[in-house]
Amino acid sequence: MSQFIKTYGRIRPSANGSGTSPLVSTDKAVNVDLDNGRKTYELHRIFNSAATQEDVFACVSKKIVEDSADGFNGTVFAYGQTGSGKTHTMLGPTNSWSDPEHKGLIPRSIEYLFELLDAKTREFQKFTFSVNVEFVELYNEEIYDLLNLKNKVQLRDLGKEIQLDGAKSETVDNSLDLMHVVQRGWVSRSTGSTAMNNESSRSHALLIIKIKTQEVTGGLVKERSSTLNLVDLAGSERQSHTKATGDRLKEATNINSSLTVLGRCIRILSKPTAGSYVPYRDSHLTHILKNSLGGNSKTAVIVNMHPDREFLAESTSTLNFAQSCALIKNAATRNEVMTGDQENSYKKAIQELRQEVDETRAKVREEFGKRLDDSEEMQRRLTKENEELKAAKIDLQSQIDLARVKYLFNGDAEQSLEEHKKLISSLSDKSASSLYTLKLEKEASEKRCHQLQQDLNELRSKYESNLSETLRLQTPNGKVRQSSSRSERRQTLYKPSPATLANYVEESEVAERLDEANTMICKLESEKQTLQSKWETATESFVEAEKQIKELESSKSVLITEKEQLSKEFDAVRRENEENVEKISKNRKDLDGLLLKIAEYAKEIENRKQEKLTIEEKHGKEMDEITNHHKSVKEELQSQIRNLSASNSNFSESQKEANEKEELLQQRLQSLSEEKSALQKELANKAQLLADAKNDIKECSKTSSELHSKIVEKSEMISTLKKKVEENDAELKIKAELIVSLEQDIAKKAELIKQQAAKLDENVTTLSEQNSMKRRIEEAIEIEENWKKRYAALEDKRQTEFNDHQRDIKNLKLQSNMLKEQGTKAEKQLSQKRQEFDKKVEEMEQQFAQMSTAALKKQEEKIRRDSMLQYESTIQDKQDEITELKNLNEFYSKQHDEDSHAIANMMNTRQGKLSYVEKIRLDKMEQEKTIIQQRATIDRLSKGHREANRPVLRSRNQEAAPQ
Ligand SMILES: Nc1ncnc2c1ncn2[C@@H]1O[C@H](COP(=O)(O)OP(=O)(O)OP(=O)(O)O)[C@@H](O)[C@H]1O
Repeated sequence: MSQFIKTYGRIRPSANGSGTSPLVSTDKAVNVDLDNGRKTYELHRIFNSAATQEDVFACVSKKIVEDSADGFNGTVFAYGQTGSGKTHTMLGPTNSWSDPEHKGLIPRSIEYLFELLDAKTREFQKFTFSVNVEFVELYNEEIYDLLNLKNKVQLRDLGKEIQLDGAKSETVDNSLDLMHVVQRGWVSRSTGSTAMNNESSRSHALLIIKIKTQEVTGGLVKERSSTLNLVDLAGSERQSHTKATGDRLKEATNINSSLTVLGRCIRILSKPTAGSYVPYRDSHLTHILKNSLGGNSKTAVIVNMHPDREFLAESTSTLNFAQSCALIKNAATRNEVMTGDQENSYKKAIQELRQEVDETRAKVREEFGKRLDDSEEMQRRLTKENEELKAAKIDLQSQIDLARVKYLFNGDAEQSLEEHKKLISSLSDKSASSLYTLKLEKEASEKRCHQLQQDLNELRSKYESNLSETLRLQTPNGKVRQSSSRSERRQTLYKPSPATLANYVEESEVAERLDEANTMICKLESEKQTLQSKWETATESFVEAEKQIKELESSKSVLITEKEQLSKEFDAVRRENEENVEKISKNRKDLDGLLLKIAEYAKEIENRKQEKLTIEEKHGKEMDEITNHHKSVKEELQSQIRNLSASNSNFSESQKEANEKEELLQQRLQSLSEEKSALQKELANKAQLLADAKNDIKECSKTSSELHSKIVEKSEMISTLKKKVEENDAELKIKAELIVSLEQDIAKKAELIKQQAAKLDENVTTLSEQNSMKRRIEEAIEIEENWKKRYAALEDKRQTEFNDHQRDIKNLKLQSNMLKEQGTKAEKQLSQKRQEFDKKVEEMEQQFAQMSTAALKKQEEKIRRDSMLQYESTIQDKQDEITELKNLNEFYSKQHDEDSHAIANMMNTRQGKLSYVEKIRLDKMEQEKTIIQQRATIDRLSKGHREANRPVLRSRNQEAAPQ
């Protein structure tokens, strides 16, 4: 992790206490009043003169120490002009290193470091640490081992770490030891007076603390190592300010040269550029602090300043240095090495921790049980005591009562009472005396304690005074250095005067005693601390357990209340549900009743309607009957009147009869009118009845209308419901239809898909067929191509063969011509020879004419016959040959025709082609055979011809030889 170097400023109290300071500081900035205006320097924190040592430590060093205990390298160095308070800051004022208030950053860091390491040892079961310390000074560009001045120290750069070869490394296991080492080393440090500071540090002092820790968790071993550098630099002032001369001037030059290199390195580091070289090796100081400046370290720089105007230039330069430092980035990483099987070790660690937790729990439980038992026991005891006391009280009371009675009734009562009083007073005296002794004992122990504390304080002060005395004695002639050379100074430093030896012995004894006391105290303190911590952890776990129990109980009670609430709610819901069920069933019943009523009403209405209809029908019928009757009566009367009028003519005659009839008629009319009135009455009654019925009907219709409206309502409801149902049905229908249509669609699509699939299949098959066709075609084309090629090749072959044949034929023709020529030649020759022969014969005849003519004639005859025969056979042979050649020629021309024919048919069948090829092959073979035969014949012929000519010549020669 990279981080900038932390820079802090500290302004010491004014040396002369006069005038206003040109440095005005806030928490994080110093405002400097320069001649040419004001300049503000911002740092991480500014400590003014009022800042305490603890403030400085807490802010500057605490975190670095914590990190160094955790495996990070750390460096704190103080920079500033002489007398500005570097040593005051780093170590504290002289003889105040153990002063809780005034001790500086180094003692505080050391104490805190061991506090942390001890705490870790307590915290972790398997945590060990080792601390080694080296203390060197850089003086005049030489490295001196402050722990053993005889050692020759060489600087070795190991890359990651700078080693001081030859420097004594002391192992320490507590802060006191380490402080002793520091004290021892500090005594050796070169101090000299300057004009400005009586104890001016003329060298750079480097306290190098090397920390190694090992933590075993399960099977995992975590090893960390770190270096904590605490550096008190020499004064950075200009030489003119120091008024130095001689050795002091040389010192100052060397101090300045190393600080100049430091400044140069810091300037380069603060403005890093690609490939920029940092001259660490130019001085030992920067070489040793290589890691602290831009390397693997957490570094803090504290710059000390004078507030006075006379040091303004130095203060400004110091602040410039601080600002450059603030720009340097360090990359600090934890120096840690882990070994062991990590997974298993983690598991083991978890298991161990669990076990630890279980054990602690068990312990806490046991403790708790014990305490509970104790408290119960105590309670029992106290109750028992209480009861006993009560009994004693009762007893005493009874005794007193008895005494009173005795006093009243007996003369010795007074004596007895006196005895009792004595007894009581003796008892109270006893208890008072025991209380008094306890008090005395307590006071004595307190006094003893006080005394011990006083003794301890005395011892401590004595030790400190002795130590300071020793330091004073070890530095010859106090702090003023007399010897001019450094080696002389060192020699004098380690040669105590005989006068001080006694003091040494005493001091060593006191120191031993003090050491013993300290170790004892430490031991006791550590024991106390461990016990305290154990007690605290146990109490904490107990409290934790109690807390957990309380939490569990509270959560349990919460859960119980929740459960109760839930059960209540559940009951309420159940009740509500039951009520709802009841309501629903009631509503259902009501609805059923209403439906029944509606049905009844509907039935009634139907009945009423029916009744109304029947009544109306009945009335209609009756009315019809009445009107019919009235009509018929009227008609009868009218017919009677007509009859009467018709018989009016006969009226006189039958006056009487008429009168009688009239009387009868009147009677009848009367009866009829009576009947009519009765009928009218009845009609009125019927009308009344009808009206009543109508009223009834009206009422009925009213109720019916009400019912009707209700029915209408219900029916409306039903209709709306029906509508809804219908709508739903319709919707369902639509949906069903939709589904059906969709299904149909799907089916169609499936069909389509099937068809398409089929088509596709077909296509695929056609495609495959086409493909196969194509393949076949391609194959066919390929075959055709091949055939064509082969045909072409064959054609070529044939052509070449044909050409060959032609050539052969030509050759044969030529041969035959030649043979012909030869034949003609031979004929010519023959004729010539014949002529020659004839000539010779003539000559011979002439010759033999001279010889015996008979013998010669015979011989001649014989020769002639033989030659003739030979000649004829040769002629025959030649003629045969010629015919044979002719035949061959014919055959070849025929063959040529056949060939052309075959070529024309060549593409028809493969067989044909093959057969043709075969045929050609065979023909070729035949031809070859024939050619061979012909050649043989020609050879034979030419041989024969040669043979035929040879005996004639030989015989002629033989015949000529005897001559
Ligand atoms: N903050 C402070 N409060 C009180 N006194 C201080 C403070 N700072 C420095 N002093 C005093 O000033 C004097 C010089 O201080 P110190 O020796 O620490 O200076 P220095 O920077 O270490 O000088 P040198 O470089 O010469 O060693 C000492 O007496 C010291 O007690």
